[in-house]
Amino acid sequence: DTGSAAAVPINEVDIAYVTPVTVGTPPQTLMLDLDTGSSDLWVFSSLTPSSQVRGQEIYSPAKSSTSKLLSGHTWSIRYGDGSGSRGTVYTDNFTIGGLEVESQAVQTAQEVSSSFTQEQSLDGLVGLGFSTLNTVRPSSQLTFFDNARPKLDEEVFTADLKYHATGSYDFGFIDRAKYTGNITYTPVQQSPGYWTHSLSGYAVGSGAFQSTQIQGISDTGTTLLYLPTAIVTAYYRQVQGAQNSQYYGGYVFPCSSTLPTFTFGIEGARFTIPASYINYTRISPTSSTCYGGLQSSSGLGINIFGDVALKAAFVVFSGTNPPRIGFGTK
Ligand SMILES: Cc1nn(C)c(C)c1CC(=O)Nc1ccccn1
Repeated sequence: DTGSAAAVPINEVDIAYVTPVTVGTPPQTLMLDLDTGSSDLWVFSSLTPSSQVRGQEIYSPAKSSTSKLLSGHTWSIRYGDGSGSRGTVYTDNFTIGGLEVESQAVQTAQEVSSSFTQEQSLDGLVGLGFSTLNTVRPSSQLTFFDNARPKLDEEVFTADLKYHATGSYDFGFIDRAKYTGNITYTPVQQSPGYWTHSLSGYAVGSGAFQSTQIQGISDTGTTLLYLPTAIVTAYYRQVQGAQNSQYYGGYVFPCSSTLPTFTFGIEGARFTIPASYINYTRISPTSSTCYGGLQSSSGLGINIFGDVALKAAFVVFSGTNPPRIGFGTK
């Protein structure tokens, strides 16, 4: 089997992408954020206090003839940006892009943090990290990908995220129409459960490529690209008026500044992020100061290859043994 679904940016700066999924019988449609940086599938639900729901679609297990309470099981997740949620667990039929998993663990939120409440177009997350990261207790649950694996034509899923446009996620096949040339693969270290791999180096604008191993996680659920301070300062040194603002919590610059491109390496291949992707957003609607899509990872404890980087490539997440990740030019 295979599946294919849209990845729709939820606002005009691609802060996150959501994908239509269906849960239960009859199908309830929700828009969920497919997140390779976590492994919990959780949804706004009929158990979420109405004070914490602001426009999101909710999953009501009581309205599904195929829902089953996973008795005595709970979950609680905290993301690196401080957001989080917790609740109880049902199993139910779950479909993405025509690919169905019966009795998928669907984690129903009983509490969500304010940043999720404020994101009205995001009804929850589908964790596509390794199932070892799942927070359901006393027994941890499998991700949609791990449940779907046995029925997939090929043990892969792919991400084709786009700048200010709708892209796609495919399951079980690699669509040759979505990239040119070959996919370049690199090994994944699946501990502690992220899609952890290395970049082979980087270049700022037309500068010389710096060959240096940079380990991090490819994370579709994180908006920006977080790299070591030395690389980030070298980048913003090329930007007139750029500064690392304590106030805004990162590098800002005049929106009128000319930004260089940023190139990253995967083994011998090179992928260039256009300057427009790094001119991320105005710090407020009327401001002429802009916030960068490339920020320092110091303080995160990990480098994160988020959407700003991933949308510059066609990315293959391969669940083979050993797992690997591939990047193709698009
Ligand atoms: C580790 C980390 N530190 N900081 C500043 C960020 C943004 C992260 C990554 C992160 O939190 N990603 C996330 C958030 C919510 C849902 C899914 N993924």
